[in-house]
Amino acid sequence: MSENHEKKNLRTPIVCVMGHVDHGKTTLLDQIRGTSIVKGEAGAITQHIGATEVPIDVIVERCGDKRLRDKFIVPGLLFIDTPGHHAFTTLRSRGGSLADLAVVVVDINEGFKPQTIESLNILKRFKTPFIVVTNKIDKLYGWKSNPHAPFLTTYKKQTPETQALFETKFYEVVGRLYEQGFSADRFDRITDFQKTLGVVPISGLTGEGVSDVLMILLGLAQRFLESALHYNIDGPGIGTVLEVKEEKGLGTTIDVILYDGTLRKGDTVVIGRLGEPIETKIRALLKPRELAEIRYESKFKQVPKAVAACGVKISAPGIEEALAGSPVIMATPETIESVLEKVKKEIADVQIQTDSDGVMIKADTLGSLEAMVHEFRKAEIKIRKAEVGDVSKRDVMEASTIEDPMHSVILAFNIKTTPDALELMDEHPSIRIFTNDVIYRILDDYKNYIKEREEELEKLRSDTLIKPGQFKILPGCVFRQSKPAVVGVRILGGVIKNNTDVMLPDGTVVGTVKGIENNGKKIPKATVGMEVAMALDGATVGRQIKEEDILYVHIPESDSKVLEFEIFDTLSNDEKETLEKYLAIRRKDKPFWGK
Ligand SMILES: Nc1nc2c(ncn2[C@@H]2O[C@H](COP(=O)(O)OP(=O)(O)OP(=O)(O)O)[C@@H](O)[C@H]2O)c(=O)[nH]1
Repeated sequence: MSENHEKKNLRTPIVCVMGHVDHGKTTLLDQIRGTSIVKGEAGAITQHIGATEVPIDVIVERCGDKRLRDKFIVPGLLFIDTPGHHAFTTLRSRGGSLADLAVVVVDINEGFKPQTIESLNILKRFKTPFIVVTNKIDKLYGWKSNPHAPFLTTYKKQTPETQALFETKFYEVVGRLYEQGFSADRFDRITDFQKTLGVVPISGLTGEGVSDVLMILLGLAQRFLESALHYNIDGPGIGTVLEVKEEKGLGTTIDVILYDGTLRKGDTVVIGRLGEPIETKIRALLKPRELAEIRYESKFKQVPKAVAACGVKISAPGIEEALAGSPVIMATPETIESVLEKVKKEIADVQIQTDSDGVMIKADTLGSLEAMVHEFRKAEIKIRKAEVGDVSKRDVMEASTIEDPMHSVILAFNIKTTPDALELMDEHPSIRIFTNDVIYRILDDYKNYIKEREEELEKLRSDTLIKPGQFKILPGCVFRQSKPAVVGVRILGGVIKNNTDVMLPDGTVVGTVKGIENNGKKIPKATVGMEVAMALDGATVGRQIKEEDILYVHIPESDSKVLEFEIFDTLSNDEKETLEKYLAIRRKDKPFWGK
C-alpha cells in the first residue's frame, strides 16, 4: 500500500460480476485472478474467503503504463468470487448494497437475456455505479485474437469486415441498454462516465479488453466512491454474511465480507438471524492457505485479525441459524445493547412489510427476499408473508388454510422444498409452488397462473351463477291459468333461464321457470328484448300473478355478492340495471342484504 492510500484510509472497493447464465462471469473472474497471478509481482494478488483482491500495482502493470500508478488513490479492487446478482443482493447493507461497483456481462453474440435485465434493474434500484462488458468478442466471425491486449489494440488489428460485424453486434447491445433507460457508449468514446454508461468489449477467454475493464473500474471508484470508501481502520469490524457453511473439523462457519474496521480473534460479534440476533465470540478467523501450503490438512489458516475490505471465514459457537445477507458487527460491553438493537431492527425491517392477505414469498437470503418483495410490490401483488428459508411443511400447511386460490401459493426463489413439505403437497393439490432462480420468471409464471385461474373461474361462474333478469307478463297473452301457468312475456333486462325461481317486486317468490318457447321451439334461455312463451310452475294467473306484472329472477344472496362485488364490471348494462333494481327490492327491509 502506498503512502497515498494510507493517508487517506481508503479501503478496497468491492466489485460484483453479474449477468445472464453462461455469458461468461466465471471466465472473466478466472481471467482476472489467473493473469494477475501470472503477470503480477510475487504474492501480489490475495485470495480471500469469497473474494479476490487485485492490488493497484498488478492492475497498473497489466495496463503497461507505470505512470498511472500515482494517479490512483484506491488500493486496488476486491472482486466477489461468487458471480451473479445473487451474490450482489446477498451483500446487502443498510439502505443499499455492499458492492461498491458492478460489472454486467453480456455475450455479444447473444445480446440481452432475462438475467441481463434483472441485473440492470437491481443496479438501478441500488444506484450502484457499474459498467457493461460485451463478452466473447473472440467468437465473432473472422476475429483474430491478441491475448491480453487492450481492446483498441486488438480492434485495430481486425479486418474491416470483422470490425463492421463487431460494430453491428455492439450497437445492438447499446440499443437495448437505451431501451432500459441507459445512455451508453463504448468506453473510449466517453468523456463523462457519470452521464454515459461505459461499455467495454472483451473476451474473458483470451483476456482481450480485460485491462480496460480494470482501469475503468478503478477510475469509477476514484471518481464516485471516494467518500464511501473512507473507513476507520481501528473501528469495530462491520460486515455482511455471504454464506453459512459447514466445514469439516470446524462445524458451522460463516463467510463474511468485512467492509469497515477490524475484527480480532476473541471479539464479541452480533449476527442477524430470524428473531433475536446471535451474540457470540469469535473462536477463529480463517483465511485460505497459499498454494505452497497445501501439505496442511485444512484449506484454511488462522489469522489474528482481519481488516476491511476483505473476505474472512469466522468460526464461532452458536452461529447455525445465521442468515446469509445479515449484518455482522463487533461489539464491546459498552456498545452491545445498541448493536443488538441495530441488528434486530435491520432484520425486522426486511421481514415486516407484509399485508393481511396475499401470497407467501420465500427466498434464500435477506437480500434476495428484499428484491423479490420489491418486484412483487411493483407488480401490485399483495404479500402475506416474506421469509428466508426452504419451503417447509409448515409453509404448505399454512397455504392450505388460505381459501383464495390466487393466494394459496408459495413463491420460492433459489431454495428447495423439504421432502415432508413435498409429501404434504400431495394431499393439497390446489396449492402451487412457483420456484426459479430468476425473479422475473417467478413473477411471470405467477401472473400467467392468475390469468388462467381467472378465466377458469369466470367460466365456472357464468355456468352456475344465477344472473339477474326481469320480464313483464304481456296483456292478452295468458295461454294457461296454472299447473303450470303459461304466459307470453317480454324480457326487460338480463337473462331468464329454465329452472330459476322468479319473484314479484314485493319480494314474494311465486314460481319456477319450467320451459321457454320461442316461435314454437323450446329454448334454454331468453335474453333482453325477446318475447317468448314461458311456463311458470307454482303460480296461478289471477291469484299470485296477473297480466302486466313485472317479475324478477330470484338471486340467492351468495350469488348476488359475486355479481355485485366481483364481476359487476363484466355485466352488460341491462344486467347491471336489473341487478340494481333487484338489490333495491331486497334491501328495502334488510339494508345489509348481500353485503
Ligand atoms: N469463446 C469464448 N467463450 C467464452 C468466453 N467467456 C466464457 N466463455 C465460455 O462460455 C461458457 C460459459 O462461461 P462461464 O464463465 O461459465 O459463464 P457464467 O456466466 O459464469 O455462467 P454461470 O455461472 O452458469 O452463470 C464456458 O464454456 C466458457 O468457456 C469468451 O470470452 N470467449
